Amino acid sequence: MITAQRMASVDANAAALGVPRAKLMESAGNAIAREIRSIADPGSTVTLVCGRGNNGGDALVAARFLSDFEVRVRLLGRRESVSTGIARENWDALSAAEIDARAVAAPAAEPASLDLEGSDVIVDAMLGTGVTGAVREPERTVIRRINEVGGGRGSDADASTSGSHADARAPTVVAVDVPSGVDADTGEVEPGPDGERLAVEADRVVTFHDGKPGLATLGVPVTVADIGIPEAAELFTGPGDLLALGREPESHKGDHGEVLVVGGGPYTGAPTLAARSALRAGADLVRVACPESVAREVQGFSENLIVHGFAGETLAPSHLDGISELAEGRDVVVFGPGLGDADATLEFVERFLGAYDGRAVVDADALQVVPEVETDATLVCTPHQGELRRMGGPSAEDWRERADLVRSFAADLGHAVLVKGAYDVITDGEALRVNRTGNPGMTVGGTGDVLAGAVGALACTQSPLQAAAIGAYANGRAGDLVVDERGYGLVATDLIDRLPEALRTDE
Ligand SMILES: NC(=O)C1=CN([C@@H]2O[C@H](COP(=O)(O)OP(=O)(O)OC[C@H]3O[C@@H](n4cnc5c(N)ncnc54)[C@H](O)[C@@H]3O)[C@@H](O)[C@H]2O)[C@@H](O)CC1
Ligand SMILES: [K+]
Repeated sequence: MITAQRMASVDANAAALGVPRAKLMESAGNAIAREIRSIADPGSTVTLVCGRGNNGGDALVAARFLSDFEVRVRLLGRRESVSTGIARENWDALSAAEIDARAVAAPAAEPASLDLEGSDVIVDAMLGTGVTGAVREPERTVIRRINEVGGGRGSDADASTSGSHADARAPTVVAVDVPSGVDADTGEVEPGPDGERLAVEADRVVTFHDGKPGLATLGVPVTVADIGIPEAAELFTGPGDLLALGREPESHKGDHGEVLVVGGGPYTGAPTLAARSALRAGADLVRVACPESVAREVQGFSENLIVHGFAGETLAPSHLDGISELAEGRDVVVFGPGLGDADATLEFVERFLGAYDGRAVVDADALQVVPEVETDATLVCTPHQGELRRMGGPSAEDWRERADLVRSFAADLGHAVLVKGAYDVITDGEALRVNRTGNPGMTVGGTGDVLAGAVGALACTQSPLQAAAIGAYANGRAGDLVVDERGYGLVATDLIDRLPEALRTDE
């Protein structure tokens, strides 16, 4: 199963791997034609009702694969309103090939011009995963029309299978990707201004690449067609993953999350790197809880941080209440940078995690505590391979082998894990992602703290898996940007400065 948003990311990753959308559309159109051949004989009349986006585009391609059928293509709106280049190209190819393709400028005013009557098959290619909000005109009127002519799904069940006999009373309605008006993720239909819930009552659905959660509830046959998206587009992180970060234009301070970094002690730079990285990766407010001994130094690094010093040189159980209280009001805690592994500190970590029930990124010395602690917290562990072994985790040279072993380790552990390496392995125990960005220059100290801070900021708005995958991708991409520009010799702070650029989508 795949959500519409994840599909958009995978689609963009496929394009980045060299499989452009136009090729995916060609395969989708081919799959629609195959579906029609499976239910109707050549010579049957197929009317393809096309919207102005790529859902419509798929059917414009299908029309080219049905030359031995009576094909009628009806576009809702004028050619100029077709919203993507690849759909427009396919429209123009039909016109040039003199296939019966008509742009119906005002379909709501003249539904008869859609020539739905007499069809053996009606293809619903108006709205797919790009639908936003309740269906608007002219699609509302056309949906009513299709449901009338199509006899509605429930009314004449055998019509959906008898599409192949010329005497079929009602045409078979085949929906492209998802019936127009249905939300691909939930299967719900948003009510219009008049309260009416309008969606195409399809007899069958042809969807692409993977099932959509919202189709399972429709109770009609769903064909999942492979359209040539390489598995790598889902397994490897890519620019498409950044689409999940789409920032709502009207968002305001606090929407993108508040992070608390709990760290410092023997090391002072680590909590600062993590905190500054969280800011650069989009957190609105970042606080640092650290031993008094380093508080001034941490504050000195950046006036944008709110630093809380706790008595002494290292964090200890006596600080538990104060730091738990601080954590209460935050979205994510980044736990561990520079904490050190004094007994009192590890005792503090164990008791904090045991009582904490929010989201936390756990890094560095705090990691070794995780396998023993019972917690209701949602953790993202970010070990390198040595720290993974110390957690009792697997070790394998080949990244594919490591990926499988880490996935089951994470499933047993009950938390998401990001194992850093030339290929970072990211998993929540079920899904698996691999990040290939980054370079050998990044073995310099502090890059792990930058990664932990970035994952912390992202975990304010993303799932643990997505936060870890996007964090690994952006951290490595930042490192690649620095090396491209200045060669090796990068230091961790170089990464922080390049995070905003590494997180930007040019989509
Ligand atoms: N993502 C992928 O990997 C692939 C997607 N493909 C197709 O692309 C489709 C998504 O295409 P798009 O993103 O262009 O979006 P759609 O084609 O699903 O819909 C967008 C169009 O519908 C209009 N629209 C949106 N909401 C509306 C509403 N409430 N009422 C009336 N009109 C509305 C928009 O103005 C736009 O013209 C998928 O459903 C699938 O059919 C395929 O080409 C295969 C590959
Ligand atoms: K559709």
